[in-house]
Amino acid sequence: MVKVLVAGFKGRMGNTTVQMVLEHEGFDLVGVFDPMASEKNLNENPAYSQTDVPVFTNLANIKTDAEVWIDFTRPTSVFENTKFALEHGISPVIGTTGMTDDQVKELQALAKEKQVGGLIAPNFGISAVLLMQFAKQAAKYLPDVEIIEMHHDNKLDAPSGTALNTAKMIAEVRKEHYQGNPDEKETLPGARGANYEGMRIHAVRLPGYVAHEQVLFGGKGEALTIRQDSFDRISFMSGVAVATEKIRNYSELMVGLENIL
Ligand SMILES: NC(=O)c1ccc[n+]([C@@H]2O[C@H](COP(=O)([O-])OP(=O)(O)OC[C@H]3O[C@@H](n4cnc5c(N)ncnc54)[C@H](O)[C@@H]3O)[C@@H](O)[C@H]2O)c1
Ligand SMILES: O=C(O)C1=N[C@H](C(=O)O)CCC1
Repeated sequence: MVKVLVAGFKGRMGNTTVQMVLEHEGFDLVGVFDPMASEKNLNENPAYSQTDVPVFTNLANIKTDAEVWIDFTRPTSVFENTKFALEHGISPVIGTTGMTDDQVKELQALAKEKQVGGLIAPNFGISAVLLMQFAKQAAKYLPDVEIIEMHHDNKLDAPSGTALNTAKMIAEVRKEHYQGNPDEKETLPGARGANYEGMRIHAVRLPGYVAHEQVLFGGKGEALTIRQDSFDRISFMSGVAVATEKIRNYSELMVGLENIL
């Protein structure tokens, strides 16, 4: 049994993850963490009345024998949480988006020093992992590309981790270049979206949406659109489960679910 702690358990993803961990026969939920919690044990929640799991509300007070730390928290807390996990020999499985490249590099160095395996996955959905792979492949032949990501209107970071990661993967095979008319002027600032090495990224926030992305490629007289949709947060759970099962077999901190599939 893999002993698991879920950080951010009061949130949308954390709550879905707790259910997945409890239902999974190979996982043992040994702790949950969220500063917003008022209960001391998960069994105080009527939905989990038979489940004896300690609730932590402060990072400094966490005492646990967890082997895997699943994190769906906030862009402002994920770095400290991941550092805590690595320093305590707990393998982090990180879904929280919004870390800077420098933060990721620092955590990768720490994981190497401690010889602890971990994964940061901007998206645990297989449709999104495939979209990123296909987009990288397509960009070799169609280098003019724009990304549109669409999410629910409670999302804190923009662009989404998935959109930024898509752009980074495309940038590995595409020479940086300007797209659009060199004389174009934004008559409304921001109209052309964010700019990653010449690729434009547009972030849509609307109620009713969960997580969706389109990558649009344009060529002479033709176009290609690749799209993925997560209609439900259950779409991320098989990826989280695979990472939780496998991550202790590694001794480095990787970025992208594809590294362990
Ligand atoms: N990688 C993926 O596949 C994937 C999928 C969905 C969401 N996400 C990301 O997961 C994160 C959470 O999304 P959400 O919709 O569940 O958000 P949410 O706001 O519903 O939940 C976040 C929870 O984290 C808690 N929290 C805040 N600070 C904390 C801390 N220091 N330690 C522990 N918990 C803390 C909050 O109280 C809240 O309950 C976001 O960054 C989102 O982009 C990633
Ligand atoms: O709901 C969110 O927030 C999501 N965030 C991730 C991102 O930023 O890419 C993945 C999809 C859901």
